[in-house]
Amino acid sequence: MINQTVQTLTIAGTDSGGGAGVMADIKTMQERHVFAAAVVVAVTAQNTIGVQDFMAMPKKMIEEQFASVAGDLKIRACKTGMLADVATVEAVVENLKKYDLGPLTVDPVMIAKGGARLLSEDAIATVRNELLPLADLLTPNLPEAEELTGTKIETKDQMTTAAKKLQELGVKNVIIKGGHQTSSKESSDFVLLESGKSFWVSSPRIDTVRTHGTGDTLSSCITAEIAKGKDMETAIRIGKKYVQATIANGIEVGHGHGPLNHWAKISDEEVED
Ligand SMILES: Nc1ncnc2c1ncn2[C@@H]1O[C@H](COP(=O)(O)OP(=O)(O)OP(=O)(O)O)[C@@H](O)[C@H]1O
Ligand SMILES: Cc1ncc(CO)c(N)n1
Repeated sequence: MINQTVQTLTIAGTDSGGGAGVMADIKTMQERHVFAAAVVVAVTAQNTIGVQDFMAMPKKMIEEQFASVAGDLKIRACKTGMLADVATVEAVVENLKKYDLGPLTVDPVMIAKGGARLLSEDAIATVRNELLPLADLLTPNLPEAEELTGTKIETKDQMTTAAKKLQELGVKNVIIKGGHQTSSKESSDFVLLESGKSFWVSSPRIDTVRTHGTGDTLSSCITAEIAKGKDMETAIRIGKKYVQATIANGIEVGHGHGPLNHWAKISDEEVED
């Protein structure tokens, strides 16, 4: 009876300030009642004010963490976050191909809220060409979708066109997050599923600076729900509802872009079209 508990994995960078990256992922997965494991591919010296420094893990250490996790746990779904540079993306791709870690969510983290680069510019092509074809779900924000498609995205129509372009790059399902569209009263994300079905998930935009780790929280909540066996659409709807609750029920930590309230509760039954 080993490995019966639903287990998930985050492959990402740490945030010493506790609000984003591996820390946000684990808090989210824990709150969504799945077991969370972590392959740490980078360490950041970071807080709510910004990213002061970061260092990518050596390839050998990344490989060893994957081997340790895969050699013992039964991972039902996994996600990637900050991947730092070309060598790190390549190491992650190699290991994702080597082990069965369940459906993969790729959060193509590029730039932190304070402006620090978390993925080197030359690694964007590696993500696009090598990682995206492995993804069951891709969760870019607007600037990330722009980088990956090479197009400007300012309107809702441009979001739908970009989602199609991203699917053409090999990802099965896409959610383009509209969190950066600050002029809009709603925070609306566009979803394009493998089946061709598309829809918007929207919630009232909350006027707050406490939005550190929103993307990590959304993608790790969706990953947790997929691990539990939820279909992609339901998992995405729960993710959107959870991230909204974590922003709406703010906590007071730090002096800058504060972290979310991962204790926030939602009722899964309320998730509907
Ligand atoms: N102020 C806000 N009010 C309500 N929802 C928001 C707000 N900001 C972001 N969201 C939602 O949070 C989720 C993450 O979107 P966002 O575009 O902020 O991701 P991100 O830039 O990758 O985040 P981060 O880099 O901080 O992890 C989306 O569902 C988005 O609609
Ligand atoms: C380590 C890390 N991953 C992701 C993000 C983006 O939220 C961040 N700020 N830091």
